[in-house]
Amino acid sequence: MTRLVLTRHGQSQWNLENRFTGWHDVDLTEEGEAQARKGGQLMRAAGFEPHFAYTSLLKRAIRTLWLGLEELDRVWIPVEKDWQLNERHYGALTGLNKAETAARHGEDQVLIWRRSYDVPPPGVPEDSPFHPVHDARYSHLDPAQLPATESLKLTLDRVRPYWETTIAPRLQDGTDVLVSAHGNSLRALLKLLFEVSDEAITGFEFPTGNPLLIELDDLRPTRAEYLDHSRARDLPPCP
Ligand SMILES: O=C(O)[C@@H](CO)OP(=O)(O)O
Repeated sequence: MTRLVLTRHGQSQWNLENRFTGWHDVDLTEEGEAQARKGGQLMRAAGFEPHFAYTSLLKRAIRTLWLGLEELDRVWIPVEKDWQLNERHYGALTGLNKAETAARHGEDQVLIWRRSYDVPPPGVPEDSPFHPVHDARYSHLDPAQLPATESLKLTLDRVRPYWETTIAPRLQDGTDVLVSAHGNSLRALLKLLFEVSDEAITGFEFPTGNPLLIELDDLRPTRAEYLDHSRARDLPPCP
Protein backbone atom coordinates (compact mmCIF):
# COMPACT_ATOMS: atom_id res chain seq x y z
CA MET A 1 0.00 0.00 0.00
CA THR A 2 1.29 3.47 -0.85
CA ARG A 3 -0.09 6.75 0.43
CA LEU A 4 -0.72 9.87 -1.60
CA VAL A 5 -1.85 13.19 -0.17
CA LEU A 6 -3.44 15.76 -2.44
CA THR A 7 -3.73 19.17 -0.82
CA ARG A 8 -5.25 22.31 -2.28
CA HIS A 9 -3.43 25.48 -1.22
CA GLY A 10 -4.73 27.35 1.82
CA GLN A 11 -7.06 30.32 1.35
CA SER A 12 -5.52 32.91 -0.99
CA GLN A 13 -6.07 36.66 -1.08
CA TRP A 14 -8.18 36.27 -4.23
CA ASN A 15 -10.21 33.39 -2.71
CA LEU A 16 -11.02 35.88 0.05
CA GLU A 17 -11.88 38.62 -2.46
CA ASN A 18 -13.92 36.15 -4.58
CA ARG A 19 -11.87 36.84 -7.74
CA PHE A 20 -11.11 34.47 -10.63
CA THR A 21 -7.46 33.56 -10.04
CA GLY A 22 -6.13 30.87 -12.39
CA TRP A 23 -2.42 31.43 -13.13
CA HIS A 24 -2.19 34.77 -11.27
CA ASP A 25 0.42 34.36 -8.55
CA VAL A 26 -1.50 35.56 -5.51
CA ASP A 27 -0.28 34.79 -1.97
CA LEU A 28 -1.94 33.08 1.00
CA THR A 29 -3.93 35.03 3.57
CA GLU A 30 -3.16 34.59 7.28
CA GLU A 31 -6.12 32.20 7.38
CA GLY A 32 -4.62 30.30 4.43
CA GLU A 33 -1.28 29.99 6.24
CA ALA A 34 -3.08 28.67 9.33
CA GLN A 35 -4.94 26.12 7.18
CA ALA A 36 -1.66 25.00 5.61
CA ARG A 37 -0.01 24.57 9.03
CA LYS A 38 -3.02 22.70 10.38
CA GLY A 39 -2.91 20.46 7.30
CA GLY A 40 0.71 19.62 8.13
CA GLN A 41 -0.20 18.81 11.74
CA LEU A 42 -3.02 16.55 10.56
CA MET A 43 -0.71 14.72 8.14
CA ARG A 44 1.73 14.23 11.00
CA ALA A 45 -1.05 12.92 13.29
CA ALA A 46 -2.03 10.48 10.51
CA GLY A 47 1.55 9.17 10.43
CA PHE A 48 2.02 10.33 6.84
CA GLU A 49 5.74 10.42 5.97
CA PRO A 50 6.14 11.50 2.34
CA HIS A 51 9.50 10.96 0.67
CA PHE A 52 8.80 13.20 -2.33
CA ALA A 53 6.63 16.26 -3.01
CA TYR A 54 5.26 17.92 -6.13
CA THR A 55 3.79 21.37 -6.53
CA SER A 56 2.99 24.04 -9.12
CA LEU A 57 4.89 27.22 -10.03
CA LEU A 58 2.44 29.35 -8.00
CA LYS A 59 3.34 30.61 -4.54
CA ARG A 60 0.02 29.78 -2.85
CA ALA A 61 0.65 26.07 -3.51
CA ILE A 62 4.43 26.27 -2.93
CA ARG A 63 4.04 28.03 0.43
CA THR A 64 1.25 25.64 1.47
CA LEU A 65 3.69 22.81 0.79
CA TRP A 66 6.50 24.51 2.75
CA LEU A 67 4.27 25.16 5.77
CA GLY A 68 3.00 21.58 5.69
CA LEU A 69 6.53 20.16 5.42
CA GLU A 70 7.64 22.32 8.35
CA GLU A 71 4.90 20.84 10.51
CA LEU A 72 5.88 17.36 9.31
CA ASP A 73 9.56 18.16 10.05
CA ARG A 74 10.35 16.96 6.53
CA VAL A 75 11.59 20.10 4.77
CA TRP A 76 14.50 17.91 3.60
CA ILE A 77 12.52 15.84 1.11
CA PRO A 78 12.97 16.53 -2.61
CA VAL A 79 10.38 18.88 -4.11
CA GLU A 80 9.65 19.20 -7.81
CA LYS A 81 7.76 22.22 -9.13
CA ASP A 82 6.08 22.12 -12.50
CA TRP A 83 3.69 24.35 -14.47
CA GLN A 84 1.62 21.28 -15.34
CA LEU A 85 0.26 21.31 -11.76
CA ASN A 86 -0.81 24.99 -12.04
CA GLU A 87 -4.42 26.02 -11.56
CA ARG A 88 -6.43 26.02 -14.79
CA HIS A 89 -5.88 29.31 -16.66
CA TYR A 90 -8.95 31.50 -16.26
CA GLY A 91 -8.39 33.48 -19.47
CA ALA A 92 -10.07 36.88 -19.76
CA LEU A 93 -11.90 36.31 -16.44
CA THR A 94 -8.62 36.46 -14.46
CA GLY A 95 -8.84 39.12 -11.77
CA LEU A 96 -12.59 39.76 -12.12
CA ASN A 97 -14.89 39.43 -9.12
CA LYS A 98 -17.04 36.28 -9.45
CA ALA A 99 -20.25 37.89 -8.12
CA GLU A 100 -19.88 40.99 -10.33
CA THR A 101 -19.22 38.78 -13.36
CA ALA A 102 -22.38 36.76 -12.58
CA ALA A 103 -24.37 40.00 -12.29
CA ARG A 104 -23.03 41.14 -15.70
CA HIS A 105 -23.15 37.89 -17.71
CA GLY A 106 -25.75 35.89 -15.74
CA GLU A 107 -25.34 33.07 -13.20
CA ASP A 108 -25.83 30.40 -15.88
CA GLN A 109 -23.02 31.69 -18.11
CA VAL A 110 -20.64 31.99 -15.16
CA LEU A 111 -21.51 28.46 -14.04
CA ILE A 112 -20.62 27.22 -17.54
CA TRP A 113 -17.27 29.03 -17.38
CA ARG A 114 -16.58 27.78 -13.85
CA ARG A 115 -17.87 24.24 -13.88
CA SER A 116 -18.51 22.93 -17.39
CA TYR A 117 -16.03 20.22 -18.30
CA ASP A 118 -14.90 21.47 -21.69
CA VAL A 119 -16.03 25.09 -22.25
CA PRO A 120 -13.10 27.45 -21.61
CA PRO A 121 -13.72 31.12 -20.73
CA PRO A 122 -12.72 33.68 -23.42
CA GLY A 123 -8.94 33.82 -23.90
CA VAL A 124 -6.75 36.54 -22.45
CA PRO A 125 -5.17 38.73 -25.18
CA GLU A 126 -1.44 38.27 -25.69
CA ASP A 127 -0.72 41.89 -24.70
CA SER A 128 -2.42 41.42 -21.30
CA PRO A 129 -0.14 41.18 -18.23
CA PHE A 130 -2.14 38.02 -17.37
CA HIS A 131 -0.86 36.21 -20.50
CA PRO A 132 1.81 33.69 -19.38
CA VAL A 133 4.06 34.62 -22.29
CA HIS A 134 5.20 37.67 -20.23
CA ASP A 135 6.09 35.62 -17.15
CA ALA A 136 9.73 34.60 -16.62
CA ARG A 137 8.78 31.37 -14.86
CA TYR A 138 7.47 29.99 -18.17
CA SER A 139 10.35 31.23 -20.35
CA HIS A 140 11.76 27.67 -20.66
CA LEU A 141 8.57 26.56 -22.42
CA ASP A 142 7.62 26.82 -26.08
CA PRO A 143 5.26 29.86 -26.20
CA ALA A 144 2.87 27.72 -28.27
CA GLN A 145 2.39 25.52 -25.17
CA LEU A 146 1.25 28.44 -23.03
CA PRO A 147 -2.52 28.71 -22.64
CA ALA A 148 -4.54 31.93 -23.01
CA THR A 149 -7.45 30.11 -21.28
CA GLU A 150 -8.28 26.56 -20.16
CA SER A 151 -11.30 24.40 -19.45
CA LEU A 152 -11.04 21.53 -16.96
CA LYS A 153 -10.56 19.22 -19.96
CA LEU A 154 -7.58 21.26 -21.22
CA THR A 155 -6.18 21.32 -17.68
CA LEU A 156 -6.45 17.53 -17.52
CA ASP A 157 -4.69 17.30 -20.89
CA ARG A 158 -1.51 18.74 -19.31
CA VAL A 159 -1.93 17.23 -15.82
CA ARG A 160 -2.28 13.70 -17.24
CA PRO A 161 1.21 13.42 -18.83
CA TYR A 162 2.79 14.78 -15.64
CA TRP A 163 0.90 12.22 -13.58
CA GLU A 164 1.78 9.38 -15.93
CA THR A 165 5.46 10.16 -16.46
CA THR A 166 6.42 11.66 -13.10
CA ILE A 167 4.10 11.13 -10.11
CA ALA A 168 2.63 7.68 -10.83
CA PRO A 169 6.02 5.95 -11.36
CA ARG A 170 7.20 7.36 -8.01
CA LEU A 171 4.16 5.84 -6.26
CA GLN A 172 4.68 2.57 -8.11
CA ASP A 173 8.18 2.46 -6.61
CA GLY A 174 6.47 2.38 -3.21
CA THR A 175 7.21 6.02 -2.34
CA ASP A 176 4.64 8.00 -0.35
CA VAL A 177 4.02 11.30 -2.14
CA LEU A 178 2.60 14.72 -1.26
CA VAL A 179 1.10 16.94 -3.97
CA SER A 180 0.24 20.58 -3.20
CA ALA A 181 -1.74 22.15 -6.02
CA HIS A 182 -5.03 23.79 -6.97
CA GLY A 183 -8.80 23.22 -7.14
CA ASN A 184 -8.82 22.31 -10.83
CA SER A 185 -5.44 20.60 -11.28
CA LEU A 186 -6.42 18.40 -8.31
CA ARG A 187 -9.87 17.81 -9.81
CA ALA A 188 -8.04 16.51 -12.87
CA LEU A 189 -6.01 14.10 -10.69
CA LEU A 190 -9.17 13.02 -8.84
CA LYS A 191 -10.83 12.29 -12.20
CA LEU A 192 -7.90 10.14 -13.31
CA LEU A 193 -7.50 8.25 -10.05
CA PHE A 194 -11.19 7.62 -9.29
CA GLU A 195 -12.28 7.27 -12.94
CA VAL A 196 -14.92 9.98 -12.54
CA SER A 197 -17.09 10.81 -15.58
CA ASP A 198 -16.85 14.15 -17.42
CA GLU A 199 -20.32 15.08 -16.11
CA ALA A 200 -19.71 14.16 -12.45
CA ILE A 201 -16.20 15.54 -11.93
CA THR A 202 -17.11 19.22 -11.72
CA GLY A 203 -19.37 18.46 -8.72
CA PHE A 204 -16.33 17.71 -6.54
CA GLU A 205 -14.77 20.62 -4.64
CA PHE A 206 -11.43 20.54 -2.82
CA PRO A 207 -11.58 22.62 0.40
CA THR A 208 -8.59 24.95 0.82
CA GLY A 209 -5.69 23.61 2.88
CA ASN A 210 -7.39 20.32 3.76
CA PRO A 211 -5.18 17.30 2.92
CA LEU A 212 -6.91 14.44 1.13
CA LEU A 213 -5.18 11.20 2.15
CA ILE A 214 -5.56 8.42 -0.43
CA GLU A 215 -4.42 4.83 0.09
CA LEU A 216 -3.44 3.12 -3.13
CA ASP A 217 -3.02 -0.45 -4.17
CA ASP A 218 -0.98 -0.36 -7.40
CA LEU A 219 -2.34 3.13 -8.21
CA ARG A 220 -5.93 2.07 -7.48
CA PRO A 221 -7.51 4.03 -4.60
CA THR A 222 -8.75 1.75 -1.82
CA ARG A 223 -9.57 4.43 0.78
CA ALA A 224 -9.72 8.23 0.83
CA GLU A 225 -10.29 10.71 3.61
CA TYR A 226 -10.05 14.47 4.15
CA LEU A 227 -7.91 14.87 7.25
CA ASP A 228 -9.77 17.96 8.52
CA HIS A 229 -13.12 16.25 9.06
CA SER A 230 -14.84 19.50 9.99
CA ARG A 231 -14.22 20.85 6.46
CA ALA A 232 -14.51 17.60 4.47
CA ARG A 233 -16.43 17.49 1.17
CA ASP A 234 -17.94 14.62 -0.80
CA LEU A 235 -15.58 12.21 -2.53
CA PRO A 236 -16.17 9.83 -5.41
CA PRO A 237 -16.38 6.12 -4.52
CA CYS A 238 -13.20 4.08 -4.92
CA PRO A 239 -13.29 2.47 -8.39
O1 LIG B 1 -10.41 31.23 -9.27
C1 LIG B 1 -9.85 30.13 -9.48
O2 LIG B 1 -8.75 30.02 -10.01
C2 LIG B 1 -10.57 28.84 -9.08
C3 LIG B 1 -10.11 28.32 -7.76
O3 LIG B 1 -10.22 29.27 -6.72
O4 LIG B 1 -11.94 29.13 -9.00
P1 LIG B 1 -13.14 28.15 -9.36
O5 LIG B 1 -13.78 27.81 -8.05
O6 LIG B 1 -14.06 29.01 -10.21
O7 LIG B 1 -12.62 26.97 -10.09
